[in-house]
Amino acid sequence: MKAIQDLYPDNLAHCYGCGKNNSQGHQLKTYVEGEETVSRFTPDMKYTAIPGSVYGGLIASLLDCHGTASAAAFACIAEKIDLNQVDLPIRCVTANLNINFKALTPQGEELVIRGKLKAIEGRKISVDMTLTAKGVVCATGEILAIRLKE
Ligand SMILES: CCCCCCCCCC(=O)SCCNC(=O)CCNC(=O)[C@H](O)C(C)(C)COP(=O)(O)OP(=O)(O)OC[C@H]1O[C@@H](n2cnc3c(N)ncnc32)[C@H](O)[C@@H]1OP(=O)(O)O
Repeated sequence: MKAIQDLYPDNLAHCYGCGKNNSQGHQLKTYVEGEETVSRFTPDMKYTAIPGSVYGGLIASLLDCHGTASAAAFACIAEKIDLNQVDLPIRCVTANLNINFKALTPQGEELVIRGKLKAIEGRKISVDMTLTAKGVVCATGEILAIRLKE
């Protein structure tokens, strides 16, 4: 299956965090795995906070884009929309993002971000997220994504 972000139409694929058409961005890729969503990302050394640890703003960016992609995917699944179709028909933006930084995130490691659907209430989609490095939870987050009107 393709990454969720690779299903965004070309004219909506310039997001700094995840747009496939933004050559200077992070180009985060998120996949559906069972009942969860998963992204993997290894930060460049320039994203340094305390030496040896990853800058929190980057972590927020990863959770932001993981969350909106997950929200769109969970909404599609709830409506039995095929995620293999060329363009994703549901678009979500972030209304609220809460992050708890639990531990310093080590540099030089692959970060794994997982999302679980919390709730869908009308156009509001809430997703719980964790970010781990070497199996250690370094951050947790909750996003409220809003489905854009047609
Ligand atoms: C598009 C596809 C490509 C996606 C690219 C990846 C995106 C990557 C993630 C991002 O960085 S997105 C950029 C950051 N986000 C924004 O710039 C969003 C700015 N805010 C808006 O555009 C609007 O406020 C928004 C679309 C979120 C909502 O406006 P609407 O007029 O469509 O909805 P409305 O205000 O009627 O709210 C709908 C529901 O959401 C609730 N809501 C809206 N904003 C909220 C908020 N901030 N906190 C809590 N609830 C909120 C609101 O109370 C209401 O609840 P109820 O349905 O129960 O009445």
